[in-house]
Amino acid sequence: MSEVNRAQIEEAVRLILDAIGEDPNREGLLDTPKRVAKMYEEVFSGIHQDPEEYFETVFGEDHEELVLVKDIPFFSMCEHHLVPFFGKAHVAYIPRNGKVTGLSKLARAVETVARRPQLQERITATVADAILHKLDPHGVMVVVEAEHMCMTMRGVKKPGSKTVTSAVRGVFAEDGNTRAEVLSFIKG
Ligand SMILES: Nc1nc2c(ncn2[C@@H]2O[C@H](COP(=O)(O)OP(=O)(O)OP(=O)(O)O)[C@@H](O)[C@H]2O)c(=O)[nH]1
Ligand SMILES: [Zn+2]
Repeated sequence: MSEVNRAQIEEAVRLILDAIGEDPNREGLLDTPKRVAKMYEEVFSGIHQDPEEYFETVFGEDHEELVLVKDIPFFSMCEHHLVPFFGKAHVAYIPRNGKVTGLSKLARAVETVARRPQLQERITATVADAILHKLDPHGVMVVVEAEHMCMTMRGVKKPGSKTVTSAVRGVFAEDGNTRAEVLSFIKG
């Protein structure tokens, strides 16, 4: 069940439209509060979801080598301005004790965590820690690159600038060569 109060969002959007000097009752804006409420329900659907649940899916596969899913597209909303930031996430881990998860689960975790009012750093760390906690791998590394609309369409106005964040755990934190291997695959 959705935890989003659509009626409350609709009321708030009507207030905002009024506050910016618009007429919420003009034809083009009549359904806007409803549309925004529906959109918020979708883009914030990750608030009450736990990314760790995806990693209940494990295959007892004896693979203790690198697994990397790269170029996972994501869209999120910056918690400071509630405007989008979006880009790609790259998720790598080295399984331990046969705990190999489904590849799609790595992308699902990114999507769930992105669908909240967010900071890029928090998306990066939350995905890494969910994997670390549930799969207990030799290591996990998450790299996120994104463009923030709050830095492009307003404020400092630097279109094209990209923010890169990483979270490294376990062997990736300890060993520069292992980290470099992942970075070369991400670039390649
Ligand atoms: N660390 C971090 N900062 C972010 C993220 N998204 C947006 N920001 C920054 O949050 C900051 C908010 O700064 P404030 O000074 O409180 O707000 P502001 O006056 O709107 O700031 P400007 O964007 O500089 O105009 C800005 O520097 C944004 O670039 C993010 O994911 N991570
Ligand atoms: Zn912002």
